[in-house]
Amino acid sequence: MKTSIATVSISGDLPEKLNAIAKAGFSGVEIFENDLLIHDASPADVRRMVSDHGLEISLFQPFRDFEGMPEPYRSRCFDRAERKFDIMEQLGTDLMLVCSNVSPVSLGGIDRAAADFRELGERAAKRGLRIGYEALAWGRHINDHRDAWEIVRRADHPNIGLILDSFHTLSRKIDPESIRSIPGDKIFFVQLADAPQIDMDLLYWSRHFRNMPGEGDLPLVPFMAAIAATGYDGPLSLEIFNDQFRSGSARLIAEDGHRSLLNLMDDVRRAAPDLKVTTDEVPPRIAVEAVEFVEFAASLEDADDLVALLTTLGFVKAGQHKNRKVDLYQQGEIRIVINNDPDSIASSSYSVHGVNVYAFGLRVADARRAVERALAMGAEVFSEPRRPGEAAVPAVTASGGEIIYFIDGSDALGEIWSKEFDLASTSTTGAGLTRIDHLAQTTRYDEMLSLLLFYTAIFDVSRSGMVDVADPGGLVRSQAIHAADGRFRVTINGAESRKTFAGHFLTEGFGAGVQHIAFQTGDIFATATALKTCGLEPLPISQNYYDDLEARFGLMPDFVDRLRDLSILYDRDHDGEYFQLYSRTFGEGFFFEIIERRNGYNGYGAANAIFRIAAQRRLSRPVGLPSG
Ligand SMILES: O=C(O)c1ccc(O)c(O)c1
Ligand SMILES: [Mg+2]
Repeated sequence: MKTSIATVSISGDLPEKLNAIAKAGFSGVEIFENDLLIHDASPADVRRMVSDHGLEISLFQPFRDFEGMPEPYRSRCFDRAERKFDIMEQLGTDLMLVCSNVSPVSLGGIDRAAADFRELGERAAKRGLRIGYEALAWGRHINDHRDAWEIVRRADHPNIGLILDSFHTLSRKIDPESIRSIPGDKIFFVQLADAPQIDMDLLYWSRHFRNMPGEGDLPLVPFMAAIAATGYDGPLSLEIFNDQFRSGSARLIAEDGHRSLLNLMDDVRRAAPDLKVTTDEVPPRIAVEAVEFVEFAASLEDADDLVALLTTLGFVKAGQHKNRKVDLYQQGEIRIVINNDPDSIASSSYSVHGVNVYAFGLRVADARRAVERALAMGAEVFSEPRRPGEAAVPAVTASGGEIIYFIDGSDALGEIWSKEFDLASTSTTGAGLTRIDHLAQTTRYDEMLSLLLFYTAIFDVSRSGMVDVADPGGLVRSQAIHAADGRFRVTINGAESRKTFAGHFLTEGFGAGVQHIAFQTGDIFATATALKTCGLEPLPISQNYYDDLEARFGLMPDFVDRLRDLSILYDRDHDGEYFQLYSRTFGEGFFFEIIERRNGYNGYGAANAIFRIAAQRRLSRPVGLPSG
């Protein structure tokens, strides 16, 4: 598979863009004319710079407002095209994109346009160049790839072909199956972009909100399957107009782009196994059976504070690592590992971020294949020097920076706890917490899509809708990924402003990370009562919340009294109910949550987040959180 990306998709100047594109593993690049014009070097210099990076120029674009022009515009268009051909010769690329005309003076008519393209094909052929025609979704006369194909067909010239762009086809809800009847060798180039489903003007949507395949809501897989069915074997090129990407990290966006193409083609291969898709076969997405453990990096003193909090949550020390300063705390199936080994990655993580969840472990059927999947999707292997008696636990680095370990039932990993830890024989029933419900990651808003793509490309999970949480200091966007059976859930919270509670955590903790961990209980009232005995001081929730709750859901007053007495929050969807209880915060805004899900409730209590945040702010104001 030849991969390519348009220079418009990436931030920076041309050298920065090319550098990021090459490092991310693309084979080609579409040169956007503006990126060439604003760069202070000749096209021949750009050609050298591109090839020095080991890249090819896959396309030069866009050439606008060409077909169907009346004279004198028509002649001028051909003169203009010849000038662009000069540039292409210097650039060393043979393919130019012509997008459908938007000019008010242009005339319609399939045959008129076909005749123009035939003449352009003749001129291009004299120079050994080719022209691809793309229907813009907002083209004046041509805005549908089926019409563009009819023009190309009637132009009937070997140097004239069609360019398909997923955005233009799918934004107009044109059935991608219509692509199947186009001969593959007449498709000269394929551009890919996804987009969130928003009802808005097509041009505005396209120029500002495109994103990487898999990051949005458009049906890219059937689109690509239809293209593959034609026998098209040319480059797959990302053309992403996105304000956020253009101001983001060139490296990150380029890496995400490359990952999105690998992920898309893997999906296409699975959706249409009969097609010849030229990508390597990789293991399927990883099905996570459980979060096996969560590991904190902490200093000795900080570890004491963390342990004190865990004790009020009913955890007991269940073991100690045989040759590291690493302790295991347990309750039900929940394992919390606290690492204060001075000579370890944990210790370097602590020195940057303070106490933080620097790693977590996932139980899977086959740890080695899990890592293979992650690597095939562009993740990086993680390994730390082992000490005698320690198993090599397969691991990768997540795009947020955490380490993700994979544990399976194999000989080496199946009994890792009993082999590497001196286990105590205490009961771990505690206050009735059973398992980890979800990990909540906080990240900068502009890196949310990157994290979401990481999880959805590697794990067998789906995305839930985006919800907005109104923090008094600004908006926090939240989106979750979850396995179909609910055994693996991660919420991703994107903070736009440093003034939010989440933003404060990011700033003070020097980067993205797990801000809270939610534990499940099967009986929230029994657990909340038991936690009182353990000494937990829950996050106090305002009286007004409970008054409103009663009215909002029509709850019985004595039921609301029980919630109020135990500081439990409540939510409901369809048949399901959700109960939440929060610890107070630790460090720069880390906290624990205890939840009970009843009757298949599948959310995270988004409606309650604002009350939780307000309560956290009230408590943390003395230590300097801006009061919004
Ligand atoms: O927004 C545009 O004008 C534009 C230009 C060239 C393209 O290939 C495209 O998809 C859109
Ligand atoms: Mg395009």
